[in-house]
Amino acid sequence: MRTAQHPATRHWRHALAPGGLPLAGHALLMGRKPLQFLASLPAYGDLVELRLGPRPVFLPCHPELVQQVLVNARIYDTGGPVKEKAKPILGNGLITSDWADHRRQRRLVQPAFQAARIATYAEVMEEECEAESTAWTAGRPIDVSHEMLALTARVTARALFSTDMAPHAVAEIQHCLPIVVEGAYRQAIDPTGLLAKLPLAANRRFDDALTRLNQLIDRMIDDYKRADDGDRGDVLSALFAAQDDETGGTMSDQEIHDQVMTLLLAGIETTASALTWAWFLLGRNPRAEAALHAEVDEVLGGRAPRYADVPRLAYTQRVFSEALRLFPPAWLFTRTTTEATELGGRRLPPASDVLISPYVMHRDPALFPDPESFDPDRWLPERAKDVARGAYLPFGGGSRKCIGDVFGMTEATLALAAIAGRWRMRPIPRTKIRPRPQMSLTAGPLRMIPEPR
Ligand code: HEM
Repeated sequence: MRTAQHPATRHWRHALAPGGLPLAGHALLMGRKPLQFLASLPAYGDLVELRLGPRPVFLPCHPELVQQVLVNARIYDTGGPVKEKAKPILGNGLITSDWADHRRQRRLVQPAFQAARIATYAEVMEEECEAESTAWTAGRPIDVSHEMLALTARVTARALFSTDMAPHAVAEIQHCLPIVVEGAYRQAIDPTGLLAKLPLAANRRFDDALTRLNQLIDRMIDDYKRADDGDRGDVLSALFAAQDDETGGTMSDQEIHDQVMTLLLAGIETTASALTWAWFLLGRNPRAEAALHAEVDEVLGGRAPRYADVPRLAYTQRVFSEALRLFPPAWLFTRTTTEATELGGRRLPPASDVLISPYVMHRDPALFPDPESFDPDRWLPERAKDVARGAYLPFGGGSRKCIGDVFGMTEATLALAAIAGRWRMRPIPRTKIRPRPQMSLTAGPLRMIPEPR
């Protein structure tokens, strides 16, 4: 395992990724097999340079360098072509804002994710997890991906908007979100920027779904303002109530709109993908599945899980943490340098793109022994303490760390416990799924058979 050493005295290994082509660089490898390609790179160096077309981009493969990038958010800001393409969709919210404005925005949005509010959102999670786990028919195959996405869409929509318009919002979000997520990814990886402008059916579907989501958010904002009934306990109320401690400022309707769109895009598919992977992994690991069933039976004794049970569902949480390690939904994100700087002894000019890949770090054998194996107990406190800072980053790190981490962990723990309390999820023999590195690292359709326990 890698040991800590002062960064200034360390001899960092730099490398150019192998396999580059004269004009395209590594763009084809990244396009075809990004996971395999990226995961092969730590073997070459602590900081690996690759070329996407003529552009050099840098991939830190050592946890200390990853940590350095994440905690220096002023120098390693969000930026680059991916951010520019995300702006027409997300506006200027937490994900797209630059460093200075991000700090103000984070102060304003953070109160919506305080522990007391999570406890309120958890009531929605309890209800929806119970509804999900009672809706299936014994022996009838389900598409786990579809079910988990429907569940997290319902939870997030109701946590955001707790009005009687929520069922309508849920239906709209379920319909529009997958189309928007898919289209946003297609645009993000299109190096020409022309794809979005072509008169394709897929583009029309995307534009229509994005317009509908925008209209839905506007209606929810209008409804909240018209009703004027104070704190409803939902995220929207918290955003309207938020006041900046430093400046006394509040958010405009447009800013609230952009934050809501950001939360919808960041919070639903991520949690659903990781839950789907968790069921897939449990289906292939009977010992872990048995340990999950044993914990759920002991803690819940046959009843539905409640928020207060979450701390005692420790194995359930470890299962989810391990699914996040093997299949981190945010498998790749980017930063762009705002000024000339040095990373691992290498000079980076201003506007250099840096890739951060939780997938690469999580599968490095130098950081996680036997990295391909599903071993929830590697997250037992006495073993987890050996994991280096910057090695495990399913929620990112530094000032841009996921604002919904506790929300997502709570939701996933309740979902796993509610379902595992009732069902054994039987894999269908010879079902093969491959991770699809898109906006999230999704599993695609995953058919499993719920059997009563
Ligand atoms: C298991 C589920 C989730 C995973 C794996 C995940 C992962 C991440 C990661 C890696 C980042 C940092 C990206 C970066 O540094 O560029 C992030 C940011 C963010 N996430 Fe999550 N997320 C999850 C669930 C959620 C949920 C449930 C919500 C909201 C309800 C949410 C909202 C956000 C927002 C708003 C940001 C931007 C934060 C900022 O820049 O201040 N996420 N997420």
